[in-house]
Amino acid sequence: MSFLNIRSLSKRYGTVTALDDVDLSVASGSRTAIVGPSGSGKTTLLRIIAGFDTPDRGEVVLDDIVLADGQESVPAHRRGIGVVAQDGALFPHLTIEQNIGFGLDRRAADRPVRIRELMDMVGLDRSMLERSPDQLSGGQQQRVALARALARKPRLMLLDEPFSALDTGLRAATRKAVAQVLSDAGIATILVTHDQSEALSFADQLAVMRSGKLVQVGSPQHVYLHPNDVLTAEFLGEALLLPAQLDGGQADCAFGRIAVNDKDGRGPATIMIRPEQVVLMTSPGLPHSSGDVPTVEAVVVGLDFCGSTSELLLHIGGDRRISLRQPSSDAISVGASVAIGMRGTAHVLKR
Ligand SMILES: Nc1ncnc2c1ncn2[C@@H]1O[C@H](COP(=O)(O)OP(=O)(O)OP(=O)(O)O)[C@@H](O)[C@H]1O
Repeated sequence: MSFLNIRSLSKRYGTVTALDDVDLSVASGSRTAIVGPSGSGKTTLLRIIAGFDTPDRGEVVLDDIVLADGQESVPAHRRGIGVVAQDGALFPHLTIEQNIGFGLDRRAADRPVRIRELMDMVGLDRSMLERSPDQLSGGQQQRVALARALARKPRLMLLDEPFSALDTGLRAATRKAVAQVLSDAGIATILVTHDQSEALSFADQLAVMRSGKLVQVGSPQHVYLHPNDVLTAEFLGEALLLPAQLDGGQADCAFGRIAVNDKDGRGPATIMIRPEQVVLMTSPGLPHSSGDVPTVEAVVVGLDFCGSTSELLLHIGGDRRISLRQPSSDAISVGASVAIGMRGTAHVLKR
């Protein structure tokens, strides 16, 4: 049973359609990540759920209560929804204690205890209570913002790019800590992010937006391996897109005859292989199979070294060339003969 239901949500700003008939369901206690290019409508969707903006059409229903239906709208502060924004939006003139306690009843006897519990919950040292936000690191400030949002015991948490100002190491650590806190508290969460790997690792439901529409919703694994279209395939990570001839569960392509996930399709199609499915061998003698993986011969005709990985351009015969990212190796240089094969099943993109 869904906890949050968004139905046929639409929003225009002048001539711009920010949301176009969006449907989304979020299960109780689950984590949804919304990804999409800049301007695709992610923040607009979050703002309407939070109650900072109203939809032109459609409805937002939380726990069977209609929060917005195009005419009526429950004010943001009465929705029981927590929001953590990109910059944390802490009050600079208040201490950490005052920031976290902002939403708590000032007369409540257990206020100081509650603030300290929230500090513990998000992994902040209590010695920081009297500091001001500018005396904390970016990651610590985001934890304060989370503690402040948690203080009101929200039913739903909205995270709008809350980690984007943090550097890579801190970003991953803060994301994991935040995910753990929210999951322990059983709070359903929606994260908006530009970072595909962040979305894939954070969420149990991934929603891809483009031009105001939700173009695909599913588990991160499913959407990553079975994207509906080329744009989603490329948006979520490196994708090898190849022309192929389908033949009932098999396909003839640059990799030879391989298994595909379309049992019935026949004729020309575009298939997608993720680079991690590719097996590349550099050993002389070129075996024509590696274990169960059939291989074809290729010559490296281009190489762009990028550190741990390299972008290879391979010539496979005739005029066929593919470009492929692989772990960097001393054994691979321009002119080298290699053999390539594919593990698993290639995904047939919808026509
Ligand atoms: N208040 C506004 N007035 C006019 N146009 C707006 C307003 N808010 C958003 N838009 C437009 O609506 C579209 C969707 O914007 P939105 O901020 O939701 O996208 P986004 O996916 O969150 O983008 P980003 O990833 O860059 O933050 C954009 O074309 C944007 O310019």
